[in-house]
Amino acid sequence: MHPNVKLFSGTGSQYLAKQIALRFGEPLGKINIQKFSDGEIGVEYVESIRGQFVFLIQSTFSPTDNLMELLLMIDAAKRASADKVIAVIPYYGYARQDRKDKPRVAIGSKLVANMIVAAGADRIITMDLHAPQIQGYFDIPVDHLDSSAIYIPYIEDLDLENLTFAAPDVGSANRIREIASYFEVDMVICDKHRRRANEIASMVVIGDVTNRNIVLIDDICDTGGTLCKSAGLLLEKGARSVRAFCTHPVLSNNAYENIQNSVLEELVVCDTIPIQKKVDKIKVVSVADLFAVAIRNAYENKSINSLFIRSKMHKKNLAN
Ligand SMILES: Nc1ncnc2c1ncn2[C@@H]1O[C@H](COP(=O)(O)O)[C@@H](O)[C@H]1O
Ligand SMILES: O=P(O)(O)OC[C@H]1O[C@H](OP(=O)(O)OP(=O)(O)O)[C@H](O)[C@@H]1O
Ligand SMILES: [Mg+2]
Ligand SMILES: [Mg+2]
Repeated sequence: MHPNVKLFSGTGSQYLAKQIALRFGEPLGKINIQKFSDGEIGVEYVESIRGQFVFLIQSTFSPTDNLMELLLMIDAAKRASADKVIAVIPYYGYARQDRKDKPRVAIGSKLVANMIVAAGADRIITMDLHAPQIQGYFDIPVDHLDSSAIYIPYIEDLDLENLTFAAPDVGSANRIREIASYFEVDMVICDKHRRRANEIASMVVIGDVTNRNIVLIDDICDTGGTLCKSAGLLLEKGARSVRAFCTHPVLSNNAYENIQNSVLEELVVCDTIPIQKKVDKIKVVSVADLFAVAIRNAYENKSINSLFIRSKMHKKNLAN
């Protein structure tokens, strides 16, 4: 059905990759990925990929073996004469090291981009990078997908009165601006300050939340500290309810318990990283359709503009 296209999955993204392949309409290609006795990784394509468009699906969450696997898969594909190698990275790890915010630190996200390009990738397809400017760390095309296309219908179905969007930190302020404008509702921002990694030194709410049903939007939920703290604060300031939509469920340490015991009504996350535990408050929505379309459009050399909220806004304006 798609001549010259092969999809392969790394071990970190197998479930999602199967769903993407199903929607794309091609089975996953065969690849052997093995761990040697000393912990090093080896990859080997079990079928020919000569002259093919090869899509390699792998989120690069911790452990770094996931990244190493992806690098080896790219290198092996190049050496096996693939025509184009496209790294499909639903969650791009190391993104929070996005700038030199103190002396003598690395810019990890630039380093990782250098490694992926040096390995031989021709294009990247990813979603909700921690900072959109990370696209510029790659000197190859980046299709940067936006998960709002997935959770907008979910929020529409909730049909909340007094709906207000909230950014749990300044990094999410731009994320919520377009969504609030799509729903034609207000937005508020929490100003979060960190002195040390994984700790929140202070947070204040900017804007009125009295009697509002709040939807928090964030890119990553790691320890859950940012979402739990902002939800508590918003309720304290008079919000009626608080729920959260967050793309990447990193969910380290006691995050599952923190979310379950928080004041959040629910946390809706995407399947860019596999969930480790089932808890009532955490719901998962799939990005598989969106990635399948992005892969098809990359292969057919078509625009991915229709996948974005601005395209939904355009349609809505035409309807009015
Ligand atoms: N993977 C990480 N987990 C926690 N904290 C991280 C990680 N990578 C980098 N960091 C820290 O985040 C700050 C930047 O935080 P901002 O709120 O964006 O200023 C950086 O200094 C790292 O220490
Ligand atoms: O679940 P947690 O452990 O709290 O971590 C997740 C939060 O950390 C990151 O923000 P960051 O602190 O980098 O701020 P920024 O978005 O303003 O850059 C990320 O965007 C989340 O908001
Ligand atoms: Mg940050
Ligand atoms: Mg943030």
